[in-house]
Amino acid sequence: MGNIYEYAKEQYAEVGVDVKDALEKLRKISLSVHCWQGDDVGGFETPDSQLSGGGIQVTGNYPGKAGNPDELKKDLEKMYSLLPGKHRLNLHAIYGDFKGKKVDRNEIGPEHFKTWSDWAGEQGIKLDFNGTFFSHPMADSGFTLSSKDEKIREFWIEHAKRSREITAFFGKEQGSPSVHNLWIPDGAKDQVVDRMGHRTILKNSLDTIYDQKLDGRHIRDAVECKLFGIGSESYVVGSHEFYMGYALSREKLLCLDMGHFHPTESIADKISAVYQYLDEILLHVSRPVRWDSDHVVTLNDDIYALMQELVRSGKINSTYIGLDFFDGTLNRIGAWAVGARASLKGILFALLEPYSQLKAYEEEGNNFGRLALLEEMKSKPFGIIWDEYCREMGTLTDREMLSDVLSYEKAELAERK
Ligand SMILES: C[C@H](O)[C@H](O)[C@@H](O)C(=O)CO
Ligand SMILES: [Mn+2]
Repeated sequence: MGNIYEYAKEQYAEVGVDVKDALEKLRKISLSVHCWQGDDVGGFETPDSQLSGGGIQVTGNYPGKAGNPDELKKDLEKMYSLLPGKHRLNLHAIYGDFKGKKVDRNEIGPEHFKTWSDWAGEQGIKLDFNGTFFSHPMADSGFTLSSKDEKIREFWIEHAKRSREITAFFGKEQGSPSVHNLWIPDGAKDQVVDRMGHRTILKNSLDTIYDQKLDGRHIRDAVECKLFGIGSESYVVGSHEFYMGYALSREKLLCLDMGHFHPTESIADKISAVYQYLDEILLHVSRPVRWDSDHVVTLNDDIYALMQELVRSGKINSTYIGLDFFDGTLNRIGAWAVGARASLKGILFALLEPYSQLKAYEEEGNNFGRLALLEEMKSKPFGIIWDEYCREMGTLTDREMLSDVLSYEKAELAERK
């Protein structure tokens, strides 16, 4: 390997790129890996909890999904062992350790997440959190925080407040901020005439939630917009304009999910726009296929563009990079590993770009030089650098990972009902 790696490094050095420096930068980047790929967004409120309601959907029934916190932790440990670097965990409120008791969403507290926090401390993993505003009878009308029914609204406001308290608890325990992301499914299949009414109610509900001041050393608040969902095709209350305005006026993080815009719209181009006004943002790295389908992330053009934009803009370190995909049709640990590794590869590819040279060509008006160098970079020996990085970080190469995941399936997942 030594010689091939040396050759690869020289290939990059020839265009002014220092591979060691790029790997050093990559080592410091943590993805916030979502827990919900492990069980198709079911959660542990009841033994048979399943994702339901509008705005979000999962397909597939591949055997071996995690059915309780212990199984999920085991799968997470396996998945983290396949990722080079140290990464965070993003939990949802439905994943509490409820110990077989019925705990409704307006009753959850840090006590239900203590075993997660202890486990994360042992593993050296930092936690992020999300309130869960779906898969619940109180969300059946299609409206939660923007509902005109005061009882429904109050229920979800209480849930959000408690979710933020759990987030702050994580932040305190881990000694650095935990990100609380808020996504609600609110919207409607068909035309809504009082669009203004629901948005005004949502704004007021959010203001009530964030009125509760929590220590900024422990929590960061993010709000996630969406264009449309299955079952909310005609109207989504928390649209891009709504949350962009909210984040700007209330100093919140804006969460940009790759699947939450028009299919031809890329969030890569939004980075340099929103960073003119915001200090930090949250991303949900996903792969929409024709709709917000949350396919497993692969190293496709959208990922190249997004990561290039983060690196080129100098904002890679102020951006919380969360993952958000869930596919129940394949080995779930493999899905996690492929998606997270593809995201890291995208970042590495961007870090290996001769940006100053490209920028110089651009400023000189040498558009041919810019185009030719961008094309040249696509066939540099990137895979050799990636493999070496995996080895240096004590994990497996892509080739080795495949059989390792299948062995875990045989040894562990096949035993599950
Ligand atoms: C489970 C997540 O909270 C959810 O995917 C949300 O982030 C989203 O993107 C809904 O479409
Ligand atoms: Mn999302």
